[in-house]
Amino acid sequence: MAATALALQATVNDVVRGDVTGAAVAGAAAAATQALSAYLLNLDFTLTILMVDSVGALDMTRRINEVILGLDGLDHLERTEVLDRVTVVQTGGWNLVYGAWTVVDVVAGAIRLGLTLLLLGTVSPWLLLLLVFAAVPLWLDRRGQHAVATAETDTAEAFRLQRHLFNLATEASGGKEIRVSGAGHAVTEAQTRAWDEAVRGRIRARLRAAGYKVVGWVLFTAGFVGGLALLLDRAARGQGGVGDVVLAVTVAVTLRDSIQLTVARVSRTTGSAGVVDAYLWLRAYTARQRDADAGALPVPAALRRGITLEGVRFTYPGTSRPTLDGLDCHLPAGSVVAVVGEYGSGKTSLVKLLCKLYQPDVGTIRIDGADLADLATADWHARTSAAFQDFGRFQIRFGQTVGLGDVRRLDDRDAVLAAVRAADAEALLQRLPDGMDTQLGRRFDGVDLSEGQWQKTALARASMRWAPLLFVLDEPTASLDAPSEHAIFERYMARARELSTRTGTVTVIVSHRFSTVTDADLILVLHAGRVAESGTHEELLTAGGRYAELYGIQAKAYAPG
Ligand SMILES: Nc1ncnc2c1ncn2[C@@H]1O[C@H](COP(=O)(O)OP(=O)(O)OP(=O)(O)O)[C@@H](O)[C@H]1O
Repeated sequence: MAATALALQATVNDVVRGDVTGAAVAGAAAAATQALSAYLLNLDFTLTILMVDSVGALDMTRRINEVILGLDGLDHLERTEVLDRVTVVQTGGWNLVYGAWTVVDVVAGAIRLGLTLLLLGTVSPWLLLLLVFAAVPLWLDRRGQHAVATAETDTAEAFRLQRHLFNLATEASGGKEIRVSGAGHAVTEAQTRAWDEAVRGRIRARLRAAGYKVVGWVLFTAGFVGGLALLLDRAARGQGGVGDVVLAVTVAVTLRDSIQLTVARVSRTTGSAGVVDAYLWLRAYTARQRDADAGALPVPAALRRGITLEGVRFTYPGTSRPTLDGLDCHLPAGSVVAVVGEYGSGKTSLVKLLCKLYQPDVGTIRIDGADLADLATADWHARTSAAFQDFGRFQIRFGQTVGLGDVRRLDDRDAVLAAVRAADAEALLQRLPDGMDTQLGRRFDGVDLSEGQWQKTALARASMRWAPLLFVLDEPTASLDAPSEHAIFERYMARARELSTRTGTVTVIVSHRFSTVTDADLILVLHAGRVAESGTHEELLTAGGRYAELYGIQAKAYAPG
């Protein structure tokens, strides 16, 4: 830009002097520098896109996933302060890199601006005042961008709700029920409301930012017009050559462009700063978690006494009523413990606490006397196996979806086969066209499984660990038929006995069906978040309390004829 302006000045001065050759050479130089500048701009653009794709999409996306997965428990993912940041960084991999690259662009822009001002100063120092007029739009634009970033964080929740409702209506799993129940219209309305709420806040902030921008540019234009008047006045009074006027006008016009470019780049950097902030916040948050784990006690190699819960109270993040309240019980090492109770009595919450996916608000969970809160979470997870009611459907190869239960043995075919056997899933494996290598899930052109078959894969996954200290089965047969249920319970009782002699494993089975847990060593009957009764099947029947009553009702309901 500077070279073009100087070449144009020389061209005009040569024309005025009548030096045709000089004017032609200077004109050609002006054209060449202009072309070079356009080419470099294009190259900059291409390089930016290439880098954003390779670094942003591949590397940063992986890092963001690692940060989110680095959060050990589930409670973080239910806290809005964490979720809001996760929403911001989720698709922000490219933005982070783009932001970093724009910093380089901003520096280049600043150099360009410095040169521009130097050239203007050579014509008249008064023209340097244009810099003040140019700084105003920069400052106002920053304010606008800040308002936009705040609005984006404030409306992140409404935005998430809108996305959730959209997925609910468009994905096959939720779509079925919505179509049959005719709730499509209501879901669309709710989605529109959420969308309106999210967008209204953002639009308001963007309008405000646009207003700031307009004010900034009007002020700059006023300054520019003043500068032009000054130049024309000087030329009229014979204080400068025509070449000077051409140089100053060219430079002043590009000053507007180069400031506009710098403002745009600075705003882009500020926009990315929101993503960078959220990413760094999440990194610091996970690092704090890890630090807390660093001084943790080791997890015992085997259980001798068992797991004891003392006065445990637990409230889900974002709710006010405790789900578990005053829960006391002892799960002896090597035992099979059944947890029964009505819907919502807190059975799943109890096992989630045992798996250290959440921490109690009050009270202690002791593992052979040591507070579970003092044990390293990752180490405790490494010694825990669990199949949950809302099991994952990992649409990868069958062998991998099972092997994930113990990542170190992911490719150990014998271990995977043993887990498949433990979950009574051999028949399923035999039916798969490519055996262990069968791709699961229709979305990836693979085999789709029935609900019961998915549950068996989840059970097999939970059976991968060789020596867990805690083995949790939360409604392991909810999607299975009666013969499969019976076969599975027999296998799991045998497995529990085997694990019990190996590492004193505590096996916890959550079940609605009382008849399936009669052989358990201990049955805990949960009611409203606490243990209402406990004992063996016979003891509880003899006691004639809640268990006996519910068992009687179920036995009658399932009795033939
Ligand atoms: N993530 C969560 N956030 C807030 N509340 C929750 C959450 N999960 C469960 N709850 C609430 O905690 C209570 C106990 O739920 P929990 O799933 O532990 O019961 P449950 O006995 O396992 O029920 P079910 O037999 O239906 O599986 C319920 O009132 C439920 O609404």
